Amino acid sequence: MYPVHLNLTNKLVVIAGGGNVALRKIQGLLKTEADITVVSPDAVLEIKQLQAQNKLRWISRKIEANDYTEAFLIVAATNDHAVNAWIATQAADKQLINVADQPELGNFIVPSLVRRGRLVFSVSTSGSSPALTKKIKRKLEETYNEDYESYVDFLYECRVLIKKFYNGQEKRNILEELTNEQFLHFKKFREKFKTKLVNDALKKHKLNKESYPERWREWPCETSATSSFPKLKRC
Ligand SMILES: C[C@@]1(CC(=O)O)c2cc3[nH]c(cc4nc(cc5[nH]c(cc(n2)[C@H]1CCC(=O)O)[C@@](C)(CC(=O)O)[C@@H]5CCC(=O)O)C(CC(=O)O)=C4CCC(=O)O)c(CCC(=O)O)c3CC(=O)O
Ligand SMILES: NC(=O)C1=CN([C@@H]2O[C@H](COP(=O)(O)OP(=O)(O)OC[C@H]3O[C@@H](n4cnc5c(N)ncnc54)[C@H](O)[C@@H]3O)[C@@H](O)[C@H]2O)C=CC1
Repeated sequence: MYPVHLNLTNKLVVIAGGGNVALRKIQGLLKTEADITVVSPDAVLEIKQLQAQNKLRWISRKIEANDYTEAFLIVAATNDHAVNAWIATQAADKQLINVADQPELGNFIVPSLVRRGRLVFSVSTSGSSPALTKKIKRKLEETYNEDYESYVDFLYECRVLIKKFYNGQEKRNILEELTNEQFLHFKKFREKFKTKLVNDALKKHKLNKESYPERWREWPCETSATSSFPKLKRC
């Protein structure tokens, strides 16, 4: 298995089946910008509500092969094992297909996800125990709280600057320092660090604040560009 994070923006996704398993896959897919079609004679209330909210298209009948010829990704989640197996035989080699009850007939399986903004944990037991997968997910949710969301955003913003204005050992040192847990817990350290990065970049490249890209201008800049990075002890 080769884990990847797919960008499904505007991609056609077809789900056969409208039960709770289909619903769970749909809930994951709704976090993307995929174009979702559900084909199933019946569907659980939540799927009907999503259709009413225009979040997906529900076609109320049995699945047919031409429902998914154009699909980028297919989920076979009916309660009929023969139908799920047949869907897999009709899919083209280049299509992504998940078979919920017979994973070996498809070409991908769905992991359990913990999202903290840009930080994403993807858990799988390669089909051995979805129950264990769920348990590990709960542990990760407890260990990595919501603070990680803004922390990883901060890391991203710093990284954009660092990649542009620093290199070599200095660059590596700064990137390493950013993983210090005090940045996770204390937001004031983040602001100080960003300020220092901006000021040093301005100085280094002889730029003034006005010639700086718009989105960096709002960062608080110290008047003195000579102050050093906040000194932090390693955790
Ligand atoms: C192979 C895979 C294919 C795929 O679906 O992609 C698959 C297959 C099967 N699941 C079955 C059962 C259960 N699945 C869950 C839950 C989840 N299953 C998910 C993924 C996967 N399930 C893929 C492998 C993931 C991995 O590698 O670990 C999760 C992670 C993601 C999601 O579905 O969105 C989601 C966690 C949601 C969360 O994050 O909370 C629970 C628990 C519950 O429902 O509470 C049970 C009952 C307990 C148990 O059986 O362990 C059965 C037997 C069906 C039957 O008995 O009829 C099969 C078929 C088989 O094993 O052959
Ligand atoms: N991968 C996973 O995470 C899990 C997979 N499963 C498997 O997933 C499958 C679905 O489970 P549930 O959602 O609980 O079943 P369910 O019985 O609640 O729903 C099945 C749905 O399939 C639809 N359906 C039946 N025949 C169809 C056809 N020919 N074309 C289109 N739709 C059709 C039904 O109308 C219904 O909406 C089962 O095979 C089950 O063994 C079960 C638990 C977890």
